[in-house]
Formats: sequence, structure tokens, C-alpha cells
Amino acid sequence: MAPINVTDINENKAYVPAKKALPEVETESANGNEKCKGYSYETLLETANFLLSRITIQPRIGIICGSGMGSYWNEGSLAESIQDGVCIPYEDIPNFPVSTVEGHHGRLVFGKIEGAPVVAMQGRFHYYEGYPLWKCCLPVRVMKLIGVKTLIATNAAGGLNPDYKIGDLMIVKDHINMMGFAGNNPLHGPNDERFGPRFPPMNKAYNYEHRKIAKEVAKELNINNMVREGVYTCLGGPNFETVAELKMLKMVGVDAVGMSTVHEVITARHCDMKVFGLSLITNECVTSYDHDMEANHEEVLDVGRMRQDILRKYVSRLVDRFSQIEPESP
Ligand SMILES: O=P(O)(O)O[C@H]1O[C@H](CO)[C@@H](O)[C@H]1O
Ligand code: HPA
Repeated sequence: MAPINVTDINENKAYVPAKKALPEVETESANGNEKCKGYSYETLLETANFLLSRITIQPRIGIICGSGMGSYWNEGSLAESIQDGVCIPYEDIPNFPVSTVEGHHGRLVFGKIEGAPVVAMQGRFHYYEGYPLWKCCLPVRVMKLIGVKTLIATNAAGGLNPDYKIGDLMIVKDHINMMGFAGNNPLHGPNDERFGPRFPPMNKAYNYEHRKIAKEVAKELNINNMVREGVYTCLGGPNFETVAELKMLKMVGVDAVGMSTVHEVITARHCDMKVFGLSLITNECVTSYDHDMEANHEEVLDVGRMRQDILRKYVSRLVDRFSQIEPESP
């Protein structure tokens, strides 16, 4: 099969260079003490073309595996449901960061789920690892350039809604971009219109049709008693939250708390990808001072392990259904 390249995929539009190319863009970040450097469209095209030269499928669906959901030590994990997988370690991919967190393997897996071509990130990048938000989200733009139309962003999160139990799944209905309130946004800096507009709307961030399908599929699999729908927020981490912080988040309508996803979703919506978000509730957010429990990453990974079967079945069925509403070829 002839190698695929980015221009074949992106609506067969011939590649037109920007009037003024934005190579490596450097700006001061909002807090003024950190350089904010974004990769140009051309740099990411190189990354996309590198990946396309190594694969023979054209994924239309991209999956980001949350903490503990994509590891191969996790036999039967979400990432393992991918058949005929071609794995490309992040360190082999030009311009890619590397994963540093336990439970995040650090590679892209290209293959099929229920016959639908997908690419999965077995390991995501977090702000607390020292990566600026634009770099955490770089793989989302690369996914876009290789032809991905729908992003499934999964994560592990603490349950703040008192009705949620450990092990529940939460379909993300909306998010609150807490870091954005302080001016930290993955789209901060010069905008390249080839990715998307300067001022993207965000009121339909999580696709309505996909959420509807996810609720139907939960019923079909008879897991609707553990599938919720709610609002997610991301804090910078790496520390878990104080009681006062959690109380405040609860007051403003947050149902689940994590340290990822929001910026990935903003980046995906900016370049017009459809988004489905799914949180696995791995721990209870403690909002009282006389509670013995303390949040910890081991528990987060354990619950990922405990729920891997259900997650795998659920996400596989979702991929199947989402791929039916996404045309095969560009
Ligand atoms: O959001 P993911 O990557 O699933 O992981 C969540 O779990 C880790 C904390 O245990 C944090 O990285 C938090 O963001
Ligand atoms: N808080 C923040 N991030 C998390 C949590 C939490 O309780 N659980 C998993 N990721």
C-alpha cells in the first residue's frame, strides 16, 4: 500500500502554506515567568507524516487512555482491546514528549477495535510533569492531522458528587476550565487558523449525540446503574486537593476532579474534532476534616485495574457505534 500523507487525509485539500509561517512560536506565558513555546503547523505535519509512513490504517477515532487504563501490565486493559496493534513509543516520534507517570505507558497504538481503525495514546501528558499545556495537547493536533475526527478522552477522577461510588463511570457533560481562569490555556499564544479560529466556542464541547449513544450503550450492557453524567474539572496537580478546595468545587457544580482532559478537549474542539469524555471514579473526594482517608495514586491505579473489563467492553462498543456515524474515507 502506498504511504498515506497528511494532505490525502485532510479533505484532500492541497496544502497551502500560511502567508507568514509560524515556526516555533515563543511568547511569555500569562504569569510572565515561563516561556510558552508552540510547535508550528509545519512541525506537526512532520510528526504526522512520520506516523503515517509507519501505518497502513487511517484512524478516524483517537482514544486517550487515562491513568491505569492503558497499561500492558493491566492485562485486558482498554489499550489491549486493540487488534493487530502497531505500537510506536513516544521517544521514537519526532517532537513528542515522553510519559513520566506510573500507569501511563508512553506509546501510540494503531489498530482496530470492533473493526474500526483507531489510534490510542497509551499514556498522556500532564501539566504537573513540567509540560506546558500546549505540549500536553500536541498529540491531539497530530491526531487531527492524521485524520482523526472523534476524540475519546478517558481519565481517572475523584468523585465529588456524593451520589457517585468508586468504580462508577461518568460521561462528561461539560467541564470547568479552572486553569483557564488564571490565563493558562493550551491555545494561549499566536493562533494558526489552519488548526482553528482565534476564539473557538466551547458551549458544545462534549458531543450531544455521542453522549446519547453512550447512555444507550450503558443500558444495552446493563451497566447503566454505574454510568453517570456530570461536570469534570482539571486542576494543575500534582497534589490532590484540600478540603476547602473540594468544598469550593462542589459549590460551583463540579462532579468529578482530575488533572487532565480539559486542555485536550479545548485543543480538539479548536480543530473541530468531536469529543466524548469518560471519567472513571477512582476515589472519593473527601470534603470533611474528620475523615481518615487520603487520596493516593495507587488507589487510582487499583480501581483502573478493577474496572478494566467493563471499561474495555464499554469503550469497544462505543467505538463501534461512533464509527458508524463517522464516514470511512475523507
Ligand atoms: O487524568 P488521568 O491521566 O487519567 O490521571 C489522573 O490520575 C492521576 C492522579 O492519581 C492524575 O494524573 C490525574 O489526572
Ligand atoms: N483529584 C485529582 N485528580 C485525581 C483524583 C482526585 O481525587 N483522582 C484521580 N485523579
